[in-house]
Amino acid sequence: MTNPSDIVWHEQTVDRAAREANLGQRGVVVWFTGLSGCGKSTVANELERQLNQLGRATILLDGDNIRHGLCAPPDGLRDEHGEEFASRFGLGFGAIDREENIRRIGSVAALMASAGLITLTAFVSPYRRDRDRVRKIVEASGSAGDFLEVFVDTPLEICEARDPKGLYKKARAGEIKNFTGISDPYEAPEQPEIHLAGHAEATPSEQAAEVLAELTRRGIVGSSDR
Ligand SMILES: Nc1ncnc2c1ncn2[C@@H]1O[C@H](COP(=O)(O)OS(=O)(=O)O)[C@@H](OP(=O)(O)O)[C@H]1O
Ligand SMILES: Nc1ncnc2c1ncn2[C@@H]1O[C@H](COP(=O)(O)OP(=O)(O)O)[C@@H](O)[C@H]1O
Repeated sequence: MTNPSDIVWHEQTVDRAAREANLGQRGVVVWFTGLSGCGKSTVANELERQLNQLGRATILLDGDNIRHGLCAPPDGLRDEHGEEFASRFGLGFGAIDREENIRRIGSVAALMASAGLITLTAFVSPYRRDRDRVRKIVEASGSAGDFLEVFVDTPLEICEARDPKGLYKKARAGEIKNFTGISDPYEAPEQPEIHLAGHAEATPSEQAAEVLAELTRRGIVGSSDR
C-alpha cells in the first residue's frame, strides 16, 4: 500500500499569478452541464471562438473527445493494455464511472485554470455532488469565483427531437442502458452562475454571447476587449 505521507507536494517557482500576469488574464473554469443534445458543445465552441477573437487564451475540454483519450472506455484500452487495465481504468456511464470521469476532468480543468487559461468544459456531469466537488477543487487551487457553472437548460423533448447522434432513439429502444434523461438521472444545478434557458429561440451564438457578457460583468474578460 502506498503511504500518502510518502507523496509530498513540491512547491513550484513560477506560480499561477506569474502565469496569469504573462497572459494578462485570470484563469477560470466555465463548466457547461446539461442533457445530451442540449447544446453544450455547440455553445462552448462558439464561446471559445468569440474569446479567441478577443485574443484570450482558452482551452475546451469536451466529453465526447475526452472519452477518446483520458477517459476512454474499457473497449478502447483492452487491445493496448490488456483486460485487467481496461476493466480497472476504462470508464463507461455507470454512476461511479461518471464520478471518476468528472473527478479526472475536474482535476485537469483546475490545472488548466492554474496555467491561466479560460477553461471551458462540456460534460453531461449529471450528478450535483460531482460538480460541487469540482467547484471545490478549482476554488481550492485558485480563489472563490474561479468556477462558473453554466446550466444549458434545454428540455428533454427538444434534446430528444434533435437527437443528432441517434442516441435517444437507441436509449428508448433499450439498446443503450443508463442514458441520462431516459434511464438515468440528471440533477439540475440549483444555483448556476449562468442559466441558459433552451426553450427560447436563442441561437448558439446568442447563448455564447450571454456567457461572455457574464464573464465580462465579473471582470474575467475586460470590457474594453468587446
Ligand atoms: N448512457 C449515456 N448517457 C449519457 N451520454 C451518453 C451515454 N452513452 C453515450 N453517451 C454519449 O457520451 C456523451 C456524454 O459523455 P460525458 O463524459 O459528458 O458524460 S458524463 O459527464 O460522464 O455523464 C454524450 O455526449 P453529449 O451528447 O455531447 O452530451 C453522449 O453522446
Ligand atoms: N441554441 C441552439 N438552437 C438550436 N439548435 C442548437 C442550439 N444549440 C445546439 N443546437 C443543436 O443541437 C444539437 C446538439 O448540440 P450539441 O452541442 O452537440 O449538444 P451537447 O454537446 O449538449 O450534446 C446540434 O445539432 C446543434 O447544432
